[in-house]
Parts: sequence; C-alpha cells; structure tokens
Amino acid sequence: MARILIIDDDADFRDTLASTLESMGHDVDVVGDGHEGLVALEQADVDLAFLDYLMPGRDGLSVLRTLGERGAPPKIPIIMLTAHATGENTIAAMRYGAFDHLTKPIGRDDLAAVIARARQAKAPPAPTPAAAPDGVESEPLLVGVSDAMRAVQKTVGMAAATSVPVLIHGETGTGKDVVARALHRASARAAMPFIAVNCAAIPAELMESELFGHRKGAFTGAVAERKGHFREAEGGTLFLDEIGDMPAAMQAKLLRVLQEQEVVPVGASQPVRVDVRVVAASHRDLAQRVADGQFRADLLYRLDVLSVRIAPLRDRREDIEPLVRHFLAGRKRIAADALAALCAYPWPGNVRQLRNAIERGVALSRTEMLTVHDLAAILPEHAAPEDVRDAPDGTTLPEAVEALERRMIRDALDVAQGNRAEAARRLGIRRQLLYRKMADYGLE
Ligand SMILES: Nc1ncnc2c1ncn2[C@@H]1O[C@H](COP(=O)(O)OP(=O)(O)OP(=O)(O)O)[C@@H](O)[C@H]1O
Repeated sequence: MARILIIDDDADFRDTLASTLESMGHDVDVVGDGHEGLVALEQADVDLAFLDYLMPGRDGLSVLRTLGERGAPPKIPIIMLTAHATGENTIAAMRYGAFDHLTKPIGRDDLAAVIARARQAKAPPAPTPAAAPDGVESEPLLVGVSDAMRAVQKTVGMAAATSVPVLIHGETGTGKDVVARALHRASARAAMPFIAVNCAAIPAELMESELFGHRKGAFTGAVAERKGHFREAEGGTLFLDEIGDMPAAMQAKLLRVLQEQEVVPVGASQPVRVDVRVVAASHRDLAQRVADGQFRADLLYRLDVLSVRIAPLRDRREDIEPLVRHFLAGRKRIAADALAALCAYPWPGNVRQLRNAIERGVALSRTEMLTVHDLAAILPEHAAPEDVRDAPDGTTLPEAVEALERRMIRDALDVAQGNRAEAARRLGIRRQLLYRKMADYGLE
C-alpha cells in the first residue's frame, strides 16, 4: 500500500482516480490546484504523486520547475498526467524531474504498473535548477505519439537535465538532427550556440581544423585564425552527425578532447578549455563498426553515455498522421483515403521522405484538399498491390479497380517508353480515354 497525492483541478477525474487507487488498496490525498499541490509536495508525507499538466494558475510543469528552483527537486516520484501529450510537454516534464509522463485516461493496469515502477525507484535524479527557455509549447519540434517516439521524448527530457554525451541512432531521415536540437533547446544551454557538423561531409585532411580551429599560418591556406566548431559551440551543444564516418586519426583526437575538455587548435602549442556538450549520431551500427575495427571502442563508450534510438517510420506508423498534419501546417486539408495511403506506405526515406512528399503535394495540388489522386504525383512509387487480394482490409471495389488501372496504365507507358499511342494500343483502349485517365490519375 502506498500513500498517494493527486494534484488535479478536474474534480471528476480526481475523484475517479482517487477511488480507483483506493480500490487498489492505496491511501489517497487530493488537492485541486498547483499552489496547494506545491505546498502538499513540500510538506506532506506521501510516497508518490500524480500531477496534472494543465491547471489554471500554476500548472503542473510550473510546480515541478518551482520545486527545482527552490533547490527541492521532487524527492518522491511525480507522475505527470495530461490529456494532450506533445513532444514539448513530455520533454519539459521529464527535464524537470517527472518520474514519468502519461496520457489520460489511464487504465487500471497502467496505473498498477507505473506505481510498481515508481515504488521500486530510488529518489529520482535531481534536475538542474537552471531554467530552460520559456514557451515550451511554442513550436512543436519532436512530433510523434507512438510509444517509440514517446520514449524518445522522455529520454530527451531526462538527458536535457544533464550535460553528458548523448548518442543518437537511427536510419537516415528518422529525425536525428531534430532530436539533437530538441535536446539542446530543452537544456540549460539553450541560450548558447547549437552547432551541427556533418562528419561525412568534411574531407579528412580538413577535419581537425574544422573541429578544433587553427592558428593563422598553421598551414598553407591558413590565412586567418579559425576558431573551429568546438569553440564556436562554447557553452552550448556540438552535434556531430555521421560520427561513424570519422577517420581513425580524428577519432583518437576527439576522444582526447572528450576526456580532457580541451582542444588544441592546429598550429597552437597550448590547449584551450572548452565547455561543450557533445551529441553524436550515426545511421551506421557503431557496435558493428567497432567489431570491424573501423571505430574505436573507447570512443564509443565515451559517446554512448546516454543512447536514443529512433525507430524507422514504418515501425511507428501512428506518427504518420500527426507528422502529415504538422507538415501540412494548415495549408491544405487531406482526404481520409489519401491519409490512409500515406499511413500504409513503407517510407524507406523515413520522415524526410514524408516531409518532401507533403511539400510536393502542397505545391502540385490546385485544390485545397489533398486526395488520393494527388498521391501519384506525391509518391511516384505509389503502386497498387501486385495482387488485388493483397489490398489492405477495407479497400473498396472502386479503389481496387482504380489502383489496378493506374498500375496497368503506368506499366503500359513504361513498356511503350512514353509513346501514348502505343500504350493505348497495348491497353486496348482509345487514345482519348488513355489521356483522360492519365489526367485523372496525375500520370502525365
Ligand atoms: N519527430 C519529428 N517531428 C517533426 N519533424 C521531424 C521529425 N523527425 C524528422 N523530422 C523532419 O524530417 C526531416 C529529416 O530529419 P533529420 O534531418 O533530423 O533526420 P536525420 O536522421 O538527421 O537524417 P540524416 O541521417 O540524413 O542526417 C527534417 O526535415 C525534420 O524536420
């Protein structure tokens, strides 16, 4: 049995949660706003608390934040509850020391599970009291509602309260850069620079000077002093993308910088101290690169203090709809069948490909609603299933016929190398009909 505090302004929700918890054998205290909640958290002798996010006056985030600023970060696990989880409020809650961030309504099994986890936990890690920027809700950056993306958001929030290195894994286009930026923005370094460097794009011989800088005259072409990305990022975050492509000699130098917290500019005799949080990312399997002798194991351990794994988009299809709406940004609406097709598509290029597809759709469609007809232009590969029996459940006969027609027309045009008269002949239809269908399906 635990003693549990509920802080929520919604009386109905509060009472239902309280009676559920009581029926599970717990002792429950309730308060109805953030001010009382703060007092209760500082004074009451409870084992854990459920804290509502949106409350008039002092909201849940402000309660957590104030505890941190008063130097009394939550000593007990505090579970943030919200009806509207966003990447931003998830990151912010975890950043300020929430034990977990859950969405309402919360079922009995989930309640039991989180209480068990919270009771096993030791004191939650103290968040750094320095304030992150205001307006956490201003610009949604890390969009996604899937369990996989919620886990990423929570890790980003927890990592933001520290300055340790973070290693981000994910296929190309999954959002590694977005995660690194969200981490920086949620951290106490937010007002300082965020510098992103693509290690794969820098020639090996220039990398040392790019990262650590050089003195004037250090080598031919060094006509002026250069600071280098580490020093440009002073006080902030340096994002080293495609770290797996870093040449071996640079890996050794980077390891030393991480160990010593100082860089030696090319041509300089004295090291310069740096205060930089390093976030690295790779689309390669770095453990495999270590096994292949292409990446230093000691550097991997240094970088991989906290890991964030971003799943490919095809493995978190629940994120497609919120991403589509985020990228449309209100410029157009989208028809249900078009959305369903986008959700079914495998997205080998992940979120980047989805974003580009939406941009193309917005540019190429003349109506204010994107329909399934626009998809042929958005996704050139948007093909009908090879066998109509493979069509997703719920496909109607007209949709199946349309998909088949579209594929046959495209194939005939391919075989006829774009010659429409020839394609019409192969299809056994008149040229005018082919033209009309091509226009209907956006195949021109
Ligand atoms: N969760 C997300 N919410 C909003 N936008 C996203 C999200 N994930 C990715 N994007 C968008 O998708 C595009 C690709 O993301 P990003 O550049 O971060 O991918 P990446 O994994 O760093 O790619 P690469 O491996 O090529 O470096 C960007 O335009 C980014 O804004």
